[in-house]
Amino acid sequence: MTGDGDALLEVRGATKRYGGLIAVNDVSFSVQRGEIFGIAGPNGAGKTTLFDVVTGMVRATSGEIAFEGVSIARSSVHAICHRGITRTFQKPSVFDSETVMGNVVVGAHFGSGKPWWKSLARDPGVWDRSAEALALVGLSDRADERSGELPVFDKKRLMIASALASSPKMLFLDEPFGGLNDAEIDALLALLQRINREQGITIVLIEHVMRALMTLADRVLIMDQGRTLRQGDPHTVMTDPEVVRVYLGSAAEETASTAAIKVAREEGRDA
Ligand SMILES: Nc1ncnc2c1ncn2[C@@H]1O[C@H](COP(=O)(O)OP(=O)(O)OP(=O)(O)O)[C@@H](O)[C@H]1O
Repeated sequence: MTGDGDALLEVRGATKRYGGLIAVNDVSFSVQRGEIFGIAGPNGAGKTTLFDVVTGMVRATSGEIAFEGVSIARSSVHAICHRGITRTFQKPSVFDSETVMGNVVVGAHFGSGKPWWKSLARDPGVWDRSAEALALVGLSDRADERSGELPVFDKKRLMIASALASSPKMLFLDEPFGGLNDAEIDALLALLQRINREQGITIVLIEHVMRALMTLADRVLIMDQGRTLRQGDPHTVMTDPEVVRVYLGSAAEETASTAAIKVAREEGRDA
């Protein structure tokens, strides 16, 4: 595939049809190693379907997807995970009856690329990676608790720990900030920045929480009705009149500019 030679992930003309509906329509983007890439857009725009296509959960109707220069468009979820792409889901999805540590061990095993009896019995790395991932997200002291009893924020952190335990190069996060309060949003912002900067993990996230998107993303892609509406620098894109009209609505225009101004102030520059 021709295109951006330095890209970790390159998606060209990704299209997913469900019967007559085109959920993802000719979407192209690339993500550089070490980048945080945000995806936003109104409900039903095709964001999660785009995640499903890239992570191998559904097969693209057409288009090309390359990770580290190798086509993954027809690879299985397992194969894509073993190459280094892991994801979390919009709804906190953990094995409720399993312990917190048990959930992370499943993630670590999934990323090991070995049969479960080999990775669990003979690979001490599985346990080490699980403990490290739990420590990173701040859940070490809850390792023996039943996952189903965790509050939403802890379930979300657990999903991230499970994903990290597979030693990904690239993490796909589907609305990680949804349903969190302000303090939890701050804590998750700090955690994702650490994962990106200290662990060197490239992040792609779908996000509706504007403050989180504007703080984290190096670049954003805005989708509408399956298509790319705009793509580029978050401050420019999120204050684009067409994006405001289609996605944010006039009531939210102020919120977007306020968030842009706040982030710009924190960074010591003009919005
Ligand atoms: N398995 C499926 N079968 C048929 N249609 C589907 C399927 N999955 C998604 N769609 C449709 O594809 C379109 C895009 O859905 P998708 O969930 O990707 O949007 P989204 O941008 O993630 O929305 P939200 O922000 O609400 O999560 C919607 O019209 C949806 O109903």
